[in-house]
This record gives sequence, C-alpha cells and structure tokens, in this order.
Amino acid sequence: MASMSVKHAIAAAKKLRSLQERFNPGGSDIYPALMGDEAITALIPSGNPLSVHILMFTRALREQGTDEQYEKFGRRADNNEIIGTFAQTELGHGTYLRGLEARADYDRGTEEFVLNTPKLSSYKWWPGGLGQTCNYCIFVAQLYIDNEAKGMAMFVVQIRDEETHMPLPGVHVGEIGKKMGLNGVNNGFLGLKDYRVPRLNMLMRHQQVLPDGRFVKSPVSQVSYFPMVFVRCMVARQNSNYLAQAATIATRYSVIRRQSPIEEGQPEPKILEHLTQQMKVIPEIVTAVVYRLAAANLQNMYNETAEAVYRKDFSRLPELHALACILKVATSYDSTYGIERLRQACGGHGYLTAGNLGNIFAMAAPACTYEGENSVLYLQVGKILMKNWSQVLAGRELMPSMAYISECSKMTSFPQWTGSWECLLKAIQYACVGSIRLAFQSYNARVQSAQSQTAAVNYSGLELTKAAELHGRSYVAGNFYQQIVNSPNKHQRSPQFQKVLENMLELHLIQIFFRHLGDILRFIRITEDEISALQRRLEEVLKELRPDAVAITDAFDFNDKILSSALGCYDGNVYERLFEAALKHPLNRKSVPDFFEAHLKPFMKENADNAKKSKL
Ligand SMILES: CC/C=C\C/C=C\C/C=C\CCCC(=O)SCCNC(=O)CCNC(=O)[C@H](O)C(C)(C)COP(=O)(O)OP(=O)(O)OC[C@H]1O[C@@H](n2cnc3c(N)ncnc32)[C@H](O)[C@@H]1OP(=O)(O)O
Ligand SMILES: Cc1cc2nc3c(=O)[nH]c(=O)nc-3n(C[C@H](O)[C@H](O)[C@H](O)COP(=O)(O)OP(=O)(O)OC[C@H]3O[C@@H](n4cnc5c(N)ncnc54)[C@H](O)[C@@H]3O)c2cc1C
Repeated sequence: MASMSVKHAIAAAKKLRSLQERFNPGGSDIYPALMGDEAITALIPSGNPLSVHILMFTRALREQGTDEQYEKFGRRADNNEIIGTFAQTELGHGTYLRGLEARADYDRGTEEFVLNTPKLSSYKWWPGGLGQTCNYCIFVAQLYIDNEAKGMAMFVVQIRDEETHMPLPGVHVGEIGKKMGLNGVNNGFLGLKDYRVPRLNMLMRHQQVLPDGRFVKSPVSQVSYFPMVFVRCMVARQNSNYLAQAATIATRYSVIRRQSPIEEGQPEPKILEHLTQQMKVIPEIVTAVVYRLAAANLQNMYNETAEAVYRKDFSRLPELHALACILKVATSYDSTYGIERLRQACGGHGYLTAGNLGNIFAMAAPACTYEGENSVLYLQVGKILMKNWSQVLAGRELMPSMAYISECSKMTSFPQWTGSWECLLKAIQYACVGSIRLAFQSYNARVQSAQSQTAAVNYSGLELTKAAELHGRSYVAGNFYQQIVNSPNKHQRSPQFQKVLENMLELHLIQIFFRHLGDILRFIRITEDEISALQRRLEEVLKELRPDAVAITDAFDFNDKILSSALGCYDGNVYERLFEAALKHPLNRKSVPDFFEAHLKPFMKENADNAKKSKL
C-alpha cells in the first residue's frame, strides 16, 4: 500500500508542479501546495505520503531557515529533489514540547551539532513519510550549549543516502505499524546516535548559534511553533472538505434509496423525505459550508501574518494562534462526528467499504489528534481567553476576533428575546462571555490562592474548555452571519441563491442554539413558547432546504473518483455499483470457498457424528 501511495503521490506531485507553473509561476502562494496536497490526498484513499513534505518540511525550510539555508535545502525540497518530513513528536512526548528528549549538543571545536535520541522514549515517532519515503527531515530537539538547555531548535537532517536510500550511519529508521487509516502514509520512527550535522544545519532565521557557541535568542520564541499553525489552518480546510465529501455521498444516497411509506398505502418515499433523515443530513451539508468559509478566512489571516512575520512583525501571531487552535479543534471534531452521523444515515450500505464513508472517517478522525491534540488546544484557547478577560477588566481593547467579548461584557442583561438571527448570534456570544466570566472566577481564585498557572489551568480545565468551545461557536457563527448578511458581494447574488444561503444561516444558528441550549439558559431567560417557536422554525427550514440539498452538494463539485463511493456516484446507479463491487470480492472468485473442505465440512461432519452418538 505504501509503495502504491508513493507512486500515485509522485504522479500527482508532477501534475501539481505543472499546474503551479501554469497558474502560479514561481509564486509562494500556499494555495497551490494546499490544493496539490488535497488533490493528491483525495486521489490516494490510504493517505498521501508526501503530505508532511509539502505542508511542513518545505514550509519550515522557507519560514524558519535563513535565505542561505533556503538556497541550500529549501529550493531542492520545493523542487522535490529531496523529500522530507517534520520530526517533532517522540514515542514519549507529543503535546508537551518542553518535555521533548531528543537533544542537540553544540561542539564548538568542529562547529557541529551532535544529535541524539538518548532513550527509547526519545525516538521520533509518527512523522508522516518518515518510515520509507523521506531521505531528509526537520529534526526538532532541545538545544544544549555547554550542557546548558537553550530551548527547542530545528535541524535539517539527512537520514537516507540520496542514491541508495540506505539509512545513513547513526540512523535507525522504520515504519511504526498499521493504523486505523492513512496506511499509505508510512508514519515512521527515527533514532539518532551521535549523529553529527554542521552548525549551519540548524534553522537560524529566528535564533542563532554563532561559531564560538554564543546563542542568540529568538525575539519571539513562539515563532518556532509557526509550522504547526500552518497545518492547523490546513486541517480546518481539509476536514471541512472531508465533511463535504461525506455529505455529498449521504445526500445522493438519500434521494436514491426508498424506504418506508410516510402515509399508509403510499409508495415508499426517498429516505430524505423523512424529517429525521433531513435532520441527519442537511445540517452536515451546512456545517461543511460554514467551516469552508471559516477556513478560507483563517487562510487569508495566515497569509497576512506569515508575511508580517517575514518582516519581523510578530504582533498578529497571538490572534492567529488562538484562531488556528479553535478552528482546528471545531472543524476536526464536528467533521469527525458529522461523517459518522452521515454514515449511519446510509443504513447498512453505509458500513460497506464500497461506500467509502468509513475511509473518509478514518482520514478525518486523526485530525482531532495530530497538530495539537484537541483538548490540549481547547486549554490553550481557554488560557488565552483568561488573559483577554483580564484585559477586559482593565478596560483594554481586545484582538478583533474577540471584540464581541468586550461588547457582551458591558451588557448588564440580555435584551428582550426576539428570535432573530442577530438575537440567536448574540445569545451564543453572551453565553460564551458568561462562561468566560465563570471560568475566570475559578481560575483567578486558584491563582490568588497561590496555585501555579499550569495547576490553575488544570483544575479549571472543564470551565476553560467550555469557554473555548463557545468561543469557537461564536467565531464560526459570526463569520457565517457576516458572509450571508453583510457580504459586500451580496448584491451580486440572485435572490434565489441569497434565499438558499439565508436558509442555511437560519439552520446553522438554530442548530447551534439547540446544541448549547443548556449553556445559553444559564445566562438568558427564554420561555417555553420561544423555544417551541424555534423548534417549529427548525422543522420548517429543513423542509425549505430539502429541495436544494442535491444542488448544494453538487456545487461542492467532487468528481466520482474523489468520492470513490458506490453510494454517492453522480449517475445514481447505487445498487448496480454495490453489486459490481461485491462481485469483485476475492471470495466470489470460486463458487465453493477453499475453507469448506479444509475446515467447515469436517466441523459440520464432526458435529453430525457427535449428534448420532449421543442418540445411541
Ligand atoms: C491539507 C491537509 C491538511 C492536513 C492533513 C495532512 C497532512 C498533515 C498530517 C499530519 C501532520 C501532523 C504533524 C504533527 O502532528 S507535527 C506535531 C504537532 N505537535 C503539536 O501540535 C504539539 C502540541 N503542543 C503544543 O502546541 C504545546 O502544548 C504548546 C502549545 C507548545 C504549549 O506548550 P507549553 O510549553 O506548555 O507553553 P504554553 O505556556 O502553553 O505557551 C507558551 C506561550 O506560547 C504561546 N503559543 C503556544 N503555541 C503557540 C503557537 N503555535 N503560535 C503562537 N503562540 C503560541 C502560548 O499562547 C503562550 O503564550 P503566552 O503569551 O501565554 O506566554
Ligand atoms: C495520523 C497522525 C500523523 C501524525 N504526523 C505527525 C508528524 O508528521 N510529525 C510529528 O511530529 N507528529 C505527528 N503526529 C503526532 C501528533 O502530533 C501527536 O500524536 C499529538 O501531538 C498528540 O501527542 P501524543 O500522541 O503524545 O498524545 P499525548 O500528549 O500523550 O495525549 C494523550 C492524552 O493526554 C492528554 N493531555 C496531554 N497533555 C495534556 C495537558 N497539558 N492537559 C490536559 N490533557 C493533556 C491529551 O489531551 C490526550 O487526551 C501524528 C499523529 C497522527 C495520529
């Protein structure tokens, strides 16, 4: 599987190169790389062994290396003359980067770094493509000068001979084993023993080690985390894509499959006529659209921040970090749960490999873990919200994506309930700010009682997580509202199209309201009649969107090859394709399976003989 994936990935990478040259000659825009990776990944159901090379190795060389280092390594990596990965996670540590054990000791006598993974737990473990594909990597290690720890640093390390692909002396590298999906990616392990690299193999755009061993600290240590921010932005886009693929499959299947009359004596309807089926499928279509728009916003913000960082302006890093964390978490959680809901909406056939929903789930699910385990990132955002709440209390302005927190903090109570979109959006924001206030009271009480920040974060973790989750909901719903109601290009839309978009906004806001009704009722009084009115509107908007469901998912424009699903094929010949796939199964090559003579027949005969004996 790995070799097939590499073959396909190389073919697709060549295609990508020609596309880039045609549409983005010599440009550094992230989209071609992203599109290329998405295209390659989509065409290789077992995952793209070049993903981390495209998304992390090449970018780290460009963003963390000096111009000279880019010329020496980055250009060859961009041109796919060398293939790398990003080797940060270890067998013993993934989240707690300060606990990483791999070390780089500077030898000023030879102006080299001596790299070691001192224990088994120090082995790099997980990097994509590391097992067999890559011949280089970015090796993340704790930097030591005269045995004094200086923090994390990144090193360009060649791990295999460029001609023979043999692991170099001092390198122990291989595949970590079968996973629940992405088995074409050859995630690998890497151990280094007294492996020497020249001083100039340490990426030194932001921090330097001079020939005599003097260390020049980075102006902002967090800029070394930038490669992770980029992938978190990618995950937001990639996982909204996975959800859109699954929604397309389930929608198409739901208008082909007929089951169970709604009125006695009537013919069996398409299953999408059942209201409960609409509630399973249509919100997922809308969620895919909502996150795709949010991810596009985040991507633009990433580009702007990356350019600013290149100019040594680090001012926007904190906001980008907070948004990249919350959107990576929200998109990966909601897409993973949404794809499983869509699989279940396809009944038994949803469980068939031919439907491809299981594989889309297996591709989407690990994003809840990699690039920052989701609950850790929720805590990251919770900590940032605590800092911002202190700013609110001090009367200071907040970053634009958190401005609503200031506005809501000035409200002494929630205004008269109207049920309008603005009211629903404000309710989610108001509940978020209420949760932030409660979390801060707990957190601050702990800090005041002399608990350390990390301990206070831990013991306030549940409230911090809730506040972070509601902040994500507020940002995503607010972005969708702005795009539908206040977009500058709104007047270029046909009235019909605008109406469909407004129906999607209505559904998203009401769905989020009901998902967080408990959180909202803690801070806002809403009557039973007002809630029942929203229930009616939910049922109504599902009915309104039902006729548009197929057109919206067709507009995602996934080729049958990308969907790779007998349930979601454009021509709708589901049963014929299911049967065609079944007949291809190896067990159908013979009428009598080999195991009959070898196992089944003796087993049944033995039971028959025993039955006869027991009657005697
Ligand atoms: C298109 C296809 C897309 C995707 C799929 C395809 C391919 C990719 C597939 C797989 C790739 C996966 C690659 C990986 O998984 S690489 C390894 C990823 N590992 C992680 O993400 C580690 C997660 N852990 C953390 O990030 C750490 O917990 C930590 C955030 C670094 C925090 O650690 P800690 O030492 O405790 O420090 P804190 O006090 O929490 O933070 C210190 C300080 O720094 C700020 N901060 C933290 N992170 C960032 C950042 N990324 N950017 C900017 N700022 C950051 C933090 O807010 C705090 O600031 P203060 O002001 O409070 O000091
Ligand atoms: C498919 C896939 C591809 C990957 N690709 C790469 C790659 O290319 N390069 C790379 O370097 N890594 C890669 N990784 C590794 C990935 O980045 C780590 O798995 C991830 O960072 C989580 O770390 P961990 O596995 O050590 O889990 P841990 O950090 O051990 O987490 C285990 C549990 O402990 C909890 N926990 C940990 N710390 C805290 C805390 N402070 N507070 C509360 N709870 C906590 C977590 O929430 C989680 O529930 C990949 C992983 C996967 C699954």
